[in-house]
Amino acid sequence: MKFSLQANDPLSKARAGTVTTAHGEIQTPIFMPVGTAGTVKAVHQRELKDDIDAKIILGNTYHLYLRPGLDTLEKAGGLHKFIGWDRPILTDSGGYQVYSLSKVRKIKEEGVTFYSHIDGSKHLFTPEYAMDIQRTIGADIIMAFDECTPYPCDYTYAAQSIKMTHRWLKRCCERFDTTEPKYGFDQTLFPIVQGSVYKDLRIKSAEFIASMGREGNAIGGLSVGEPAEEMYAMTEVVCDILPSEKPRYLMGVGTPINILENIALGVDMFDCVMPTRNARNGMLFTRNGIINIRNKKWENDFSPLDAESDLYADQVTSKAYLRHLVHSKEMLGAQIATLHNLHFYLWLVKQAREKIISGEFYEWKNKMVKILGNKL
Ligand SMILES: CNc1nc2c(CC[C@H]3O[C@@H](OC)[C@H](O)[C@@H]3O)c3nc(N)[nH]c(=O)c3cc2[nH]1
Repeated sequence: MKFSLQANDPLSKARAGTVTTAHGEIQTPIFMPVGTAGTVKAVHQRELKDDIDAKIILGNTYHLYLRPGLDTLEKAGGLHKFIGWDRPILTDSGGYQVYSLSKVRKIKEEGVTFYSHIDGSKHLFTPEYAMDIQRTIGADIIMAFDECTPYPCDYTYAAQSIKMTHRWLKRCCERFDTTEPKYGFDQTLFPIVQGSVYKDLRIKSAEFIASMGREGNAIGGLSVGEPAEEMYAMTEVVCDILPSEKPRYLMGVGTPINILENIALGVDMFDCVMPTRNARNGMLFTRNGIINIRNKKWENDFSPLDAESDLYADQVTSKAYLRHLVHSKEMLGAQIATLHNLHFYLWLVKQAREKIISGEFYEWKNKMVKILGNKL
């Protein structure tokens, strides 16, 4: 994987770059639709490519390992082939899901024992196994097996947690650097900075992660319930330490406002379930603010979702019709709302990139941040 920089914003730490992977180029800042179990829910791969030009999507080790399982994925020739997606894929290591999804789990030095949320079967994820699994899935960018420090937690717990994450990272690097890709194209391992909301621990973790000299770096342990100001403060501390010549990926972030504020702090890559998950509940993100399409006010509003949008669904779907679909829990409602939100997120980061290149990002960001939170 390679990363090149095209522009730095003069009034912030925002930058425009290009990540080059075996499955194609990604212009940054970028938003990565979450396709946890090998599908971006309610959206077809063709729409991702042709309608919203998504450059990279996410898969998740925990989910894919449990279903469809490693045997099927290997026999398919990896996740790209299995789902019919020939652009880049990033997989998270499963560390987060083991905490958020599985019922009972035990965390030991060796790894994490957990019980599947699907059939209760018992499993052990070690740093080594998380690498082997991601080799079998075959994503272009894979994540280290870490402990996403829960929030809130006391200083002692956070300090112990980063030590474990750092020891596990060494084991991930050792395993990754002594195994080969399974499907003939290169994969890249990103380490993950932790440290909860404690500045000194964030500095310590960021310095350790930077010292590993990997091709890209991730910021974890945020967007876990902490106030936005804490998220920004920790992101700023970490971005000032992570090398500028490597891409920075802030995991699980966030709202449109979170994304713009973190781009200004030097973050290049984002993923979040909000545009997909909230779409299914009728929450639409637009360039003028947020629409709750279930609200009665849209009942007889026959204007298009977004007349200025280049997305076909935005032009031909009225607010009234989408309200009807979402209210009736029609599948088409989820499809249109999800496609709209993902198109908006990708439009937003593309606009940010263009403003960074033209040197207008700072003004534009401050204007947008005032609008994007409006309840329409
Ligand atoms: C929502 N906030 C948030 N998500 C986070 C994720 C999961 C993202 C992954 O989880 C799934 O979305 C919930 C998708 O598959 C995505 O790739 C994290 N994963 C790891 N390994 N370490 C972290 O510190 C971490 C922090 C997060 N904060």
